[in-house]
Parts: sequence; C-alpha cells; structure tokens
Amino acid sequence: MLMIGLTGGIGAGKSAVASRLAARGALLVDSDRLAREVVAAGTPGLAAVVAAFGDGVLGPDGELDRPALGARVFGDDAARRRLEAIVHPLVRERSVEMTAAAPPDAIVLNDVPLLAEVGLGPAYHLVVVVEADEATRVRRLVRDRGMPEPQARARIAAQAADAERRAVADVLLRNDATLDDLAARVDTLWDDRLVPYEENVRRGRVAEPGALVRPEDWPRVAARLGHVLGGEPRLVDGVIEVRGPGDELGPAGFPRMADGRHGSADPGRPATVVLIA
Ligand SMILES: CC(C)(COP(=O)(O)OP(=O)(O)OC[C@H]1O[C@@H](n2cnc3c(N)ncnc32)[C@H](O)[C@@H]1O)[C@@H](O)C(=O)NCCC(=O)NCCS
Ligand SMILES: Nc1ncnc2c1ncn2[C@@H]1O[C@H](COP(=O)(O)OP(=O)(O)OP(=O)(O)O)[C@@H](O)[C@H]1O
Repeated sequence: MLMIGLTGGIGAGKSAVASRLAARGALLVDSDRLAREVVAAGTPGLAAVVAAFGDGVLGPDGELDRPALGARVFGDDAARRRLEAIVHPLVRERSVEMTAAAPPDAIVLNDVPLLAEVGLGPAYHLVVVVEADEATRVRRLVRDRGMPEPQARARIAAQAADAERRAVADVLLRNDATLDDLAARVDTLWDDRLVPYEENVRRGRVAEPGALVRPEDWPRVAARLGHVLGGEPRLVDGVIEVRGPGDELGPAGFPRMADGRHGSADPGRPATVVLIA
C-alpha cells in the first residue's frame, strides 16, 4: 500500500487534484469530508462542538451551522484550536479505519488541508503540494464558492505560508493555468511515479539501486526515516546511516537490496540506506 498526502492552501486546487487521482484509481480519504461526517446531526462530535461553542452554532434543523461556526473560529486562534481539538482526533480515527480497510495494492490519497501545520509529512510515502498565488485562490473562492473575500483571507491567514508547505513537498504542482493543464501533470505523476512506486514497495524492489540521495531531498528523507525507525539518520558520503532492526523499512518505501543495504522504491527520490547496529 502506498500512502500519499495531498495538501495546499485553501482554494489552491486540492480537490481538483484529488478527483483526478481518484479517477485514475487512487482511494481517496478526504479529511474535509470526514470533518463533516464526524459532526453530522446526532453525533457525539456535534454534541462536543455545541458544548464548547453553545447552541448558536446549531441550525434549526439540528445540523451544524457551518458559516456561523466559521465566522467564530477564523480570526480567533484560541477558538479555532478548541474546535480542532474536538474534530481532529475524530478525523484521525476515521482516516486510520479507512486506510486499514484498503487492499494491499491500493494507492491511498489522503487530502489533508492542514498537513504542514500539524507536521504530518513524514507519515506518508510521498507528499504532494498544490500551490497557486493568493490572489488567484481568493478569486476562485469568491467566484466558485460564493465565499466573501474577508472570509477567504481570514482562512488563508489561519493556514501555513507557502514556504512551510514547500518544505514538506516531494512533489509541487503549480495550479495557475487551466484545469486541463493541471490534469495532464497529475496524469504524468500517476503514470510515471505513483504507480511504479506502489509496485516497487509491494514487490520489495528498489527503483535505482545504489543511487545517492539528492541534497534537496535529504531533509524530507531524513524526516521520513526518523518517523519510521525513530532516531536521527546521518548522511555519510551521500549514503544514509540509520539505527534499527529495519523490518519496517521495506513497507515504508526502502526495501532491502541483495547487498544488505536498503534503497528507495520511489522512482523520483533516490536514496541508499545502511542500517547500523
Ligand atoms: C469551521 C468549519 C465548520 C467551517 O466549515 P465550512 O463548511 O465553511 O468549510 P470546510 O469545512 O468545507 O473547509 C473548507 C476549507 O477551509 C479551510 N479550513 C477548515 N478548517 C480549517 C482550520 N482549522 N484551519 C485552517 N483552515 C481550515 C481548509 O482549507 C478547508 O479545505 C469547518 O471548517 C471546521 O469544522 N473546521 C475545523 C476542522 C478542521 O480543521 N478541518 C480541516 C481539516 S481536518
Ligand atoms: N486551474 C484552475 N482554473 C480555474 N479554476 C480552478 C482551477 N483549479 C481550481 N479551480 C477552481 O477553484 C476552486 C477551488 O479549487 P479546489 O476546490 O480544488 O481547491 P481546494 O484546494 O480543494 O480548496 P479547499 O481548501 O477549500 O478544499 C474550485 O471551484 C475549482 O473548480
């Protein structure tokens, strides 16, 4: 199974990328959707939100009044954190359940608006970031979602800056041209990287045996290996040294090679890893 994290600022085009990848065969675990389900009418999640924010966030139909709650939390960091402390653990629980139910050859795409903010990058085999200029994003949100411009800007202010998202990006998709142009680049990503990466992981195959990690990839590869094995990987002449028994390395994207070392299964991110006692 390959776990892909997809993120981007509000209005950047995550949903557009997600629906294209889902059309190609990815199994979508959509955090925004789960965040709605866990506070649907009658759920314990909704009861917790009402206990924290009062009856004013309930509509006459017993559903959460999302615009009212949005107006309360975007612009008030403490209130937003209170809401996140209720919703995020419930979303995580559902995401884990959905992922566990996926078949072994699945490419699972987890659409997570706050992936960079909560430091989730190293939990994925690969992180895709969609990016568009702020002015473009605001224009799309006002035009297509009827979102008032101050609301769009308040949400952007509550999210990470582009630089923070770029720092966790294995793949950066700019989305300032047409949707067709975006779809074509998503198709290339699927065909040339995600499909072979998943197959390599499943078959325990290294993409480019002996290839060294690129300097620009090193911080993300180190974070991934640290997440999987614990400890702090070291870079020695381009080869990564890391402590641990290493049983988890193969499924995490670094299968064992014939010479006993490990290598990256990702065709777009080479690495050679040596386990030290
Ligand atoms: C405040 C709520 C009710 C507003 O609902 P609304 O229908 O207007 O927006 P929706 O949930 O569809 O989110 C749309 C976009 O807003 C942005 N956004 C949502 N929550 C947050 C947040 N906590 N911080 C920053 N941006 C956020 C994201 O880009 C998201 O894609 C809702 O966003 C919410 O419950 N947020 C808290 C849960 C959360 O953090 N969700 C995001 C991922 S799990
Ligand atoms: N390249 C594009 N050209 C024109 N419109 C676009 C383009 N990409 C996305 N859009 C439109 O902009 C809006 C925002 O895109 P999308 O819903 O994919 O963003 P998102 O990142 O998922 O936002 P959110 O954070 O709210 O989930 C949508 O209405 C979408 O159709």
